[in-house]
Amino acid sequence: MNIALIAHDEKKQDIINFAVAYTPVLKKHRLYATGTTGLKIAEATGLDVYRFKSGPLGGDQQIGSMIAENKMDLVIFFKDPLTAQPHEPDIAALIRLCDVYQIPLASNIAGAEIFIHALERGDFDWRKVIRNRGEHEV
Ligand SMILES: O=C(CO)COP(=O)(O)O
Repeated sequence: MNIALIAHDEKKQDIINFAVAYTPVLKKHRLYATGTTGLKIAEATGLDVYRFKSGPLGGDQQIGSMIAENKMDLVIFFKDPLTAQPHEPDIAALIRLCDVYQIPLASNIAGAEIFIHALERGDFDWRKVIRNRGEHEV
C-alpha cells in the first residue's frame, strides 16, 4: 500500500510517536510524506520515506496529485485544528480529493490507530483491486 504521512507542527510529536510505535507495520508499505514530517519520521524510525515538498511549499498538493492519479491508498494527516495555516486552501484541496476518490483519511492519532490495525487485517485490500484496475471508481 502507498501511505501518506503528514502532520502540522503542533502534531509532529504525535506522528513521530505513531510511526515509532507502528514501525513494524509501516515498514511493509511504501511511505510518502510532506518534507518536514518525512524527515522527522525517517530520523526517529529509520523508515524509508519518500519526501515531497514541505506542506506550505506545495507538499499537500503533490500528495493530492498522487490521489488524483490513483496512486495513494491511505492518508494519515494529523491536522492542527487550533492554528491557522498559510496554505489552508491546499489542505482543504487534499482532504477534498480524499473524499472525491474515497481514499481513507485519518486526521488524528485515534483514527490512525484504528487504520493501522485495519491495514494489518487486510481491510484496505480493496484498494489494490481499484488501483490495479488503473482507474478510479468515480
Ligand atoms: O504543512 C503540512 C501539511 O499541511 C506539513 O508540512 P511539513 O511536513 O513540511 O511540515
